[in-house]
Amino acid sequence: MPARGTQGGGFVPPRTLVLIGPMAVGKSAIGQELAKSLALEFVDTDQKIVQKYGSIAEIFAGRGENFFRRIEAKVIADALAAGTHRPVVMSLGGGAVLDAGTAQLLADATVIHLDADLETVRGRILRGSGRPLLAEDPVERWRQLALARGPVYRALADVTLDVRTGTVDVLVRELIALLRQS
Ligand SMILES: Nc1ncnc2c1ncn2[C@@H]1O[C@H](COP(=O)(O)OP(=O)(O)O)[C@@H](O)[C@H]1O
Ligand SMILES: O=C(O)C1=C[C@@H](OP(=O)(O)O)[C@@H](O)[C@H](O)C1
Ligand SMILES: [Mg+2]
Repeated sequence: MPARGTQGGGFVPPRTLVLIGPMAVGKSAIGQELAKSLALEFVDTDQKIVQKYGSIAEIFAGRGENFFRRIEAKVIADALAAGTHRPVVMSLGGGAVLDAGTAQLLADATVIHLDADLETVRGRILRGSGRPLLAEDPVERWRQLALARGPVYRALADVTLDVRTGTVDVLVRELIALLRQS
């Protein structure tokens, strides 16, 4: 096993790498490992929100989804601005790209779309995950949201990674190979 930070083989991305895609496809898990492999800082924007405001379920219940979307857009804008001088790896929440301002800011980043299907995520979302939008009928909700948001993910993507099969480590290696070619 290579030492941490050496698996990228010296690859230095020219721009911040931003992972997008539906809920539970692995944005947070793959983003974290990608950052380690490339020895870059990792920012999970949902984690930043939770650190400041409490759990996402509590925010949705107490302040509503619109409030969550506002702070989400602000956290992402701040993190992208901080990454201007030195690229970072950022994992967004699945609905973040629906914000027009966020979508516009992503033009300055390399956007990685993690593409999966219902079978990939079924077990993960049925286990229950604290995602308020999947609180009721998670499989059907996931299917509807993934379908509705698919065109937005595809339009923003610079690179698409099929995450239907493979461990996180294997997918990170595949992704670095794709990024080198892009
Ligand atoms: N390729 C994978 N193989 C196995 N488990 C995975 C894989 N990618 C993600 N997971 C697991 O699935 C769950 C959801 O992943 P997560 O990274 O939180 O998704 P997202 O951030 O896209 O919602 C986590 O428990 C994570 O460890
Ligand atoms: O798709 C969405 O609207 C959401 C996705 C979640 O993040 P993950 O995609 O990391 O699960 C989280 O931001 C919130 O529950 C809303
Ligand atoms: Mg996540």
